[in-house]
Amino acid sequence: MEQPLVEVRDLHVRFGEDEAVAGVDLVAAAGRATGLLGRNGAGKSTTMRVLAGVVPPSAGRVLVAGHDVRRQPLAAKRAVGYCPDVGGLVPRATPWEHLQLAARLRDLPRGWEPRARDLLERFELGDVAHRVTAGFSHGMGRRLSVVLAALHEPPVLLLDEPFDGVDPVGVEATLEVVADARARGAAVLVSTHLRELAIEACSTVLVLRGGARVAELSAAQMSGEEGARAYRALLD
Ligand SMILES: Nc1ncnc2c1ncn2[C@@H]1O[C@H](COP(=O)(O)OP(=O)(O)OP(=O)(O)O)[C@@H](O)[C@H]1O
Repeated sequence: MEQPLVEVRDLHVRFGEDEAVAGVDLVAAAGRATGLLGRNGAGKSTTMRVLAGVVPPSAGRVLVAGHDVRRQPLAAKRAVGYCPDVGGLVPRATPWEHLQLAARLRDLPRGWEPRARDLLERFELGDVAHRVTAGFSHGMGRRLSVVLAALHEPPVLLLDEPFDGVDPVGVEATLEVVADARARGAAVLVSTHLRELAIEACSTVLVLRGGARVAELSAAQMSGEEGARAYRALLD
C-alpha cells in the first residue's frame, strides 16, 4: 500500500499539567481531504501545529510526507503549507511582500509570480496586493493566509479555520484550493466548526473531544439532519 502523506500515531501534547492532545491517531492519504471537528479546546489546532512543526509532540509518532517531525523537522516543514488559525501575517507588509518572502523562504524556482497573482485574484485580493495588511479585515487576513499556504503546492496542506469569518467568495476560493490540492495528489487537513463546509471540502471527518479522537465519519455520515444529530451526540 502507498505510504500515507500524514501519519500520526498516539500523539500526546502536554502544556505543563494540561494534556491538549491525548492519544490522537490520524492517517491521511494522497488526494484525500480530512476534516478535524470538535468543540473549542478539543485539540484540533494543537494537532495541526504539531504537523506544521510549530509545536513539538510530547509523545507519539508523527510523519509528514514520510519525514519524522522530530528527527527531520526541515524536511517535514518543506512538505507542508500551513494556514494557522490566528496570526502569521506581518502588519506592515503587503500581500505581495508576504508572497515574495514565502517564495524566498521556500526557495521557489523562478516563475512563481503568475501563480501568486492568480491566487490573489481568485481570493479577490488583487486590488489590495500592495496595501499593508494592518488594515485588513479578519476575513481578508484569512483569505491571504490560505493563499500563502497554497502558493508552493505543498504535498500536505493544513488549513486551520480557513472559513472563519470569510465571505462566500472566499469560501468558494478556499474550496477550490482544497479541490485543486486533492487533484494534484496532496493530502489536506481542514479544521473547522462548520460541519456543512467540512462535508463539502472533505471525504472524511475526525471528531476530537478532550484531546482524543472519538469518531471517524464519512462526509455522507455527517450530512443532513441525521449527520447533525450524530455529530452533536459526539460532542458531550
Ligand atoms: N500554548 C498553550 N499553552 C497552554 N495550553 C494550551 C496551549 N495551546 C493550547 N492549549 C490548550 O490545549 C487545549 C486544546 O487547544 P486547541 O487550541 O488545540 O483546541 P481547538 O480544538 O483548536 O479549539 P478551538 O476550536 O477553540 O480553536 C485547550 O485546553 C487549550 O487551552
